[in-house]
Amino acid sequence: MAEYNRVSECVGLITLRNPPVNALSAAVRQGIVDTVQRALSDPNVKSVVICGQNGIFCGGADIKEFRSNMTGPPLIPMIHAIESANKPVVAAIEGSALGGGLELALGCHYRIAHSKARLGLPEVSLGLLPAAGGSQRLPRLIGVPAALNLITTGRHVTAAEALQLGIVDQVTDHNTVAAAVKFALSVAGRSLDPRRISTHPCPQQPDLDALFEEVMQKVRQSARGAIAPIACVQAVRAAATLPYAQGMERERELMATLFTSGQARALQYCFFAERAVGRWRMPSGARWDTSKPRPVHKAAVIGLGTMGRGITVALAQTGLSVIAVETQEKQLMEAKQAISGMLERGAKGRGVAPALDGVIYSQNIQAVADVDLVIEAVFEDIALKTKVFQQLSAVCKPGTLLCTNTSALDVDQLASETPNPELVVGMHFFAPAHVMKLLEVVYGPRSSPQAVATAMQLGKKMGKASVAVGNCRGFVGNRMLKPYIEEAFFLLEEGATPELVDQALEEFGFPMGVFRMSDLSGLDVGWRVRKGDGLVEPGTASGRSARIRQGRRYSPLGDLLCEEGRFGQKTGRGWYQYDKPGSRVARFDPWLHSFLGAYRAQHGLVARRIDHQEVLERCLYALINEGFHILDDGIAAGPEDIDVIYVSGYGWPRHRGGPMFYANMVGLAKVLERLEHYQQLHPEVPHLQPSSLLRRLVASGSPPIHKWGEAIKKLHSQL
Ligand SMILES: CCCCCCCCCCCCC/C=C/C(=O)SCCNC(=O)CCNC(=O)[C@H](O)C(C)(C)COP(=O)(O)OP(=O)(O)OC[C@H]1O[C@@H](n2cnc3c(N)ncnc32)[C@H](O)[C@@H]1OP(=O)(O)O
Repeated sequence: MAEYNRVSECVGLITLRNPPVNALSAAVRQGIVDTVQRALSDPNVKSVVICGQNGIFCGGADIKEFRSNMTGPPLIPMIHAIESANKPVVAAIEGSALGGGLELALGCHYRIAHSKARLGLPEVSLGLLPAAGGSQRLPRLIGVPAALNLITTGRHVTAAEALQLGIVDQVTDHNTVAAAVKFALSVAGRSLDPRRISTHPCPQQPDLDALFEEVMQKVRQSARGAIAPIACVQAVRAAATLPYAQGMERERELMATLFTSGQARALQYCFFAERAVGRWRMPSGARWDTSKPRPVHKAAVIGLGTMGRGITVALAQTGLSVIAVETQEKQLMEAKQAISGMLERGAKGRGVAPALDGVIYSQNIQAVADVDLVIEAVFEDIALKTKVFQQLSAVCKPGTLLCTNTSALDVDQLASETPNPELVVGMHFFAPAHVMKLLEVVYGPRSSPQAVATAMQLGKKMGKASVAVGNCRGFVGNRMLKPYIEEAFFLLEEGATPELVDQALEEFGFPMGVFRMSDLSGLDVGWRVRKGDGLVEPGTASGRSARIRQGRRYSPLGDLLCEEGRFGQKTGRGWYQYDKPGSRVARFDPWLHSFLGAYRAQHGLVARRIDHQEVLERCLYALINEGFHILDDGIAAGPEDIDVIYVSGYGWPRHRGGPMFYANMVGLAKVLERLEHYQQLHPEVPHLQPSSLLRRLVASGSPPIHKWGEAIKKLHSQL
């Protein structure tokens, strides 16, 4: 897995061979150990170059090996042997040098990178730290502040930034290996002492304590309970304050804690889950690898409200030409200005030219006649959307894919109103659409695999975590959110406060608890939906019967707040109060607390003490339970789909892996037992009734999450 050749007579060229990313598997490590030894013992070899095959240096340690007993030569002595070699070793970096890949390069005496290469120590995003000496060498090479930034965020830097920071010695636009070989020849015979990073002291840094205190505080705040970023700071502190050998010892100790942690398992699960959702499959048997997407060169967006504007920006930023349609002239002008502003800001951030010319604005739907794909983003009204779809069917060239950005309406119903239902899919974006990572691609029974493949590919092009899901009320994300929000309302009725519920959820790792989130997105959104469902009853009826609607427990608390004009941040009042409409800082509101007291008195409810554990169990297990229903119904193909949706679109803390992974970690039997417990206490709440899939999985011995797919198939075939 590492090939050895002698080139230019006296350069030993070592090529890592482990597709697709030349990860440092046991075989690759063994290959490096053997070939380095061979090069060093060959008297004809004056210097050595290490590169990777297929235009990528190395994607780091093999993450798949972390969950098994690791065999083969360990990384640290392997890198140390390279650093202490008596012949210069040059890393030729193309593509990526990440994690252990960059640590290997830092062990080399020189680093030459291609201008398109990207480098980084992303271990923190896998719940780890750069524990092959990276946390000790990088600060010695580029200084403590820059190393802290790279190691605690895991961000990848371009070759140009790497050169500026001093991580690489040279950047080339040409053949990197050839440049590295030439360079290796030029430095043969030079003293290597100054090039051995581990022997350097860290560059002097004034006020080291204050710097670490400040960074630690920042990291704690943004980590939301994740432990790896904190360990990363501690490791860099060891580099800055201890001799190398002791620093390495500290790096090892910190890694030992992280390596076996649940958080590392969760984060590594997320890494693979994000890739697994790209291998989508539909209940019909259609799959990602047998369905060819159509090429999309030109797209259109219909309706330029908040969502339509964001979608236009996201499409234009991928380099597509976009026709943006809005029938009202004033709104079209406003949208044009807003979209141009978003494109300019986005381009500035990425250091590229804004794609302003990529968008053509029109008031006339006829303008979309020759596009390959349309995304409709008009107001959430089935009659209006149906009309737009009928117009589009008449206007567009044959084969144009028609996508709806609905978050709640029935994609099948819309499809049935068009002559070609196989060309219709949902593309459920999240606001702001050009920023949020998540995209639910919603297929109905008649959507063609090609339509799904095209929408999935477009989502990927836009940089979205795209997940294919079946059509049902709320799709996956919002369907699971409903019981979560309802439980939070019930907890308020029983004695909790918005502050208590939010604190429990934020300590769990959500960026915002359910009530702060609801204030941000607007209480009127859910009110409108509940009204549409016939659940909202005006008046002051009291007692238990007033809180049973359509045969199940119902809390009118949200409706009552809306009746008071409290729509959240936008009105300056909601579950909290704000300094003025539009302000973001949520403050305790005495009005709300006396309102809750009066409400409980009116309904004969006696407030009891509710603790964080109950908040978490009732809100999260109700949500998870709905996830099991979704799997049982075949709406999501596997737990990874649900988890990616929750981590990338709903603020579920990544270091907890997603709701289904969390259930797996807690133990399915425990989740079942707690749901049964709460269901007995609240028999009128159907979403606490454990899903039959959860019961069946527990009965079949609670298989680990990677075996659920198999278990579900087996359980379904037994039905
Ligand atoms: C008891 C206590 C003991 C304690 C001590 C134990 C010590 C043991 C450890 C020693 C120290 C280790 C220190 C080093 C750690 C690391 O290096 S961790 C890994 C760090 N690297 C990364 O995080 C990079 C991850 N990969 C990427 O970011 C991207 O894949 C890429 C390299 C930028 C390429 O992107 P792209 O071209 O878009 O391809 P992808 O689709 O993402 O990937 C293609 C397939 O490759 C798989 N893959 C990628 N990287 C790895 C990897 N590092 N290991 C294994 N597999 C990898 C990826 O999953 C894709 O495959 P599929 O999932 O099958 O699609």
